Amino acid sequence: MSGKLASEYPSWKKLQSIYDNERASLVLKDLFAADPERFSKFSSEYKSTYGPETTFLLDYSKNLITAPILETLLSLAKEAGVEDVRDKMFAGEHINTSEDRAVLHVALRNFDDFKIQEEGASEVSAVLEHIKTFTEAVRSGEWKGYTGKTINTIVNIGIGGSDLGPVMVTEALKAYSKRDLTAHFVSNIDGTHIAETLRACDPETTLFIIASKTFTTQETITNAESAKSWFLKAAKEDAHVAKHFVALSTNTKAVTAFGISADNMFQFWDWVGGRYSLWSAIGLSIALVIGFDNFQQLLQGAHGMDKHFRETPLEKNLPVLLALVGIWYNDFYGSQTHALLPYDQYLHKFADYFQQGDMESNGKFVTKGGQRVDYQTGPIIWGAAGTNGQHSFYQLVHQGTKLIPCDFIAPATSLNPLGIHHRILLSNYFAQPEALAFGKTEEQVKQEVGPNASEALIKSKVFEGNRPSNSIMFPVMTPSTLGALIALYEHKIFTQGVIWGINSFDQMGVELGKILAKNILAQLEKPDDVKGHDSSTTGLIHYYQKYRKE
Ligand SMILES: O=P(O)(O)OC[C@H]1O[C@H](O)[C@H](O)[C@@H](O)[C@@H]1O
Repeated sequence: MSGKLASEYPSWKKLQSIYDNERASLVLKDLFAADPERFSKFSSEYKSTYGPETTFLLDYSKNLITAPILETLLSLAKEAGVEDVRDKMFAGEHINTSEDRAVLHVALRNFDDFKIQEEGASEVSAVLEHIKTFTEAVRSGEWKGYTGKTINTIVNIGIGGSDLGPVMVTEALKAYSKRDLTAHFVSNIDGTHIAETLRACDPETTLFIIASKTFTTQETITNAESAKSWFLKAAKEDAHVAKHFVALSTNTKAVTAFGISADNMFQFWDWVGGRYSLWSAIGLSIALVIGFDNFQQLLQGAHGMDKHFRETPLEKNLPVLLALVGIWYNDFYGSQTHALLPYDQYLHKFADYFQQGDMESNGKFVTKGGQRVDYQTGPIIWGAAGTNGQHSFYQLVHQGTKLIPCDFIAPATSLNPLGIHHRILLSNYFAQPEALAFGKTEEQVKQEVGPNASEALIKSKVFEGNRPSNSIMFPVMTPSTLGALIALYEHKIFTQGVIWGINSFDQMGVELGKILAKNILAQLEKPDDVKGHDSSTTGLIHYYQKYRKE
């Protein structure tokens, strides 16, 4: 890391001048016409060198880039020291400077490939063993509830990184799940979330997993207390809690104070960031749902991508390439957002997951050195699965005034072969990037609508095209493929953060609201207590006090 602003790098300046001078000639239609080899030049097949055979194709040819632009982007990565910071991350250096912590989620899926000195790193396999034993006991029915019945329901109570990863992965790998074990995820402090979930649960057969790195998160602790009261209403004795509550945390003291014994706690460490924690004990619900072997394959798939990220030269390094084309749009084209569009119903939570993964990592305006950036950092991440988005927001993606880079993601084979469904789905997966890139000209529209059509109608049917996208295709959804895909995006986010000079591993921006809420909570009882706010906040609280019934 150079301590510089990204805009100070020579390659940044060069990219700005390329953008200013050559933008008009960056037309996908022309770039493809001029070079029949464009696809083979700008696509790459990933093949894992570790764990179960894992492969996918990344086609980045439909981006507004040329070989010289890509070279300049690669120089930018070099000038920013991406390789150096990457190696520091793998070596366990404290690259999370504001919190003085290592960033070692890669160590959670490290199958003896590299050595890490950080405290706790040697315990990773012991915790995995604990997860294995426990999941096997629950899944086999050997672990019984307080009345001797088998557990058939799990409720993961957690929020942010202690929720989104498990939710996304258990959905993505549902085809591998134990169908007679129902999994619920409660995150929101809104009492409706836990209340509606508990309606579907039986205290005799439900296991609560309290997932919180800090074990101080207000939402999680409040939901966990409510779950415990609900459970004890039926079970009566505190001793029964041990059969129905386990904790996933770094904070043993708070876990035992809550009433969960240290034996029922699955440990992880402060060098695992919340939004990078599904690989840790936070993945317990995943292991329970898909089984330990599949969980291990998920980790192996991610480890394969870690190896690729560590060992592949930048110009062939897929997370780096994704990061660089992202920077091209984010910082030079002024794109505000990035859409993740999986054509796979199983991946319907993928964009939700990476909203935290990307936006909490790179939504920062100050560099590690404390300087205000003079460029854009992390994009707004959003998206939806399958063709649903086409019938909702794609209008704007195709004809709106904004440039929205998209990633289209799909499996070649469906895990639910059903008539011609998958072929239809994939025909859309292929068609959308094509339509975005190449559009439809006024001439083409005129031919279609005939000579009598109004000018306005013709104009409304024109697709300007030249809208960029990446396409990712994998043979079939497997645990290791998912692991590799998640790690691909994790390292993309890492690379962008290094180039922007920000700390991708803290989250100071979530604190202020928490502090204000605490202050307000203490003032909600009476109108006279409401002090120290602006007139808007005071007015809103007074309105609430007038109408509340509880
Ligand atoms: O796991 P916990 O300590 O309960 O934290 C849950 C979440 O809390 C905060 O919102 C952080 O910004 C997130 O990064 C974290 O994932």
